[in-house]
Amino acid sequence: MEKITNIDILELGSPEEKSSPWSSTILILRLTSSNGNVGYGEAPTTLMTHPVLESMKEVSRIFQDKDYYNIEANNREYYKNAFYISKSIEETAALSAFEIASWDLIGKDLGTPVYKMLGGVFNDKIKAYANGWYSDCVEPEDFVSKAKKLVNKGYKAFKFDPFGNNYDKLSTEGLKHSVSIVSKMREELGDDIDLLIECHGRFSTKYAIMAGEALDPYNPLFIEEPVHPELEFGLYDFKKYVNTPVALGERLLNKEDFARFISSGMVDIIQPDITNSKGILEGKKIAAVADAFGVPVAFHNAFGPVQTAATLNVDYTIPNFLIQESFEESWPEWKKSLFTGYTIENGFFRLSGKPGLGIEVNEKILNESRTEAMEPLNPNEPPWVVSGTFKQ
Ligand SMILES: O=C(O)C(=O)C[C@H](O)[C@H](O)CO
Ligand SMILES: [Mg+2]
Repeated sequence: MEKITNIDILELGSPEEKSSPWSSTILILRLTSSNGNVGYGEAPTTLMTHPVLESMKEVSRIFQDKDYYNIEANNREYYKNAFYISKSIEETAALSAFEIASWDLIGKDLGTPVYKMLGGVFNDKIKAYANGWYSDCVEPEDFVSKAKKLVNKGYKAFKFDPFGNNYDKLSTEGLKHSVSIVSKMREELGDDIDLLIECHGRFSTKYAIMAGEALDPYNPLFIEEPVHPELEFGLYDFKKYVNTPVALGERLLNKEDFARFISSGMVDIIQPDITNSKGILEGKKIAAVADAFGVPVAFHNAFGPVQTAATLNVDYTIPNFLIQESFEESWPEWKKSLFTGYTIENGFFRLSGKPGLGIEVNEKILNESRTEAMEPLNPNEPPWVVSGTFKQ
């Protein structure tokens, strides 16, 4: 039996760099096996880097010396001890990192990529959509000029939040301005480019409906988190008035959460986050629940390269794959050079096919990027926006 002999929790980042605050730090987990192999996992941040890091220390107490092949048993062991995990994203995020790193170790032991252990290749060209590309964009022309640069690099889908600093409510001016941005994007980029509208769960229901109705004519691929996450019933009203498919899921923590939203018809496209919802195998199960209802999957992916690699390994294997989020174009240099192993070319992801997650770490960059800082808290904009956009 192989077991986990060494556990390293590494906080990386450059909080001083101008990147979207929530992704200015990442948490990398490094597990070392009794046979000397090393597996990597990742846990998300967003103004919770240190709480997640502390939760990872708790998970270490369960996983130390465990047989990492026992994915289900090890996850259940932590679940049984973590009394609040069903409502605690810090705990699910911490556990996700260990589950992902376990799969990396198993693949490296067996000399096979993770996706080959999850059902093999169903999709080997993974269509990406760009997010994070619109920092400092306020006027329609700002969005169009930045998007056109990525169209020239082959991207065919763009997610963006056109709502400035509107929150809870949407002013008449705010509605007009967001429509001007989306209409300009549609006019300038044409009908073959997918526009994905991000609301960041910022609206109360009535205002979300106003936004959704006004943007329907521009045929978005989906509208994401239109209402505050607690306003689940508001989604029923929203869907009565808005045709654009509703997407959500980055803040759901397990397959049961997704089963509730899907079976009640509150969502049209799900966006689970492998690092928020207990890892790779749970991600595969969540996709299966969605598949049972004909609901497509567009995994949320807003943090670092280990998350991207883990997510791609699930994307490869699911029949109901829709599209994959990518922040790679807006990453700071340290994050881009941290790992190699997957490519994103001409708007499509492709894995290396190497064992485990298929990535190799640049130890030099890893060591140079160590930090103990918390993400910056900017009094002028919340940490979840793309920097420089929370303006009117
Ligand atoms: O990528 C997305 O869909 C986002 O909503 C970006 C968020 O700011 C990020 O996920 C916050 O953790
Ligand atoms: Mg989002």
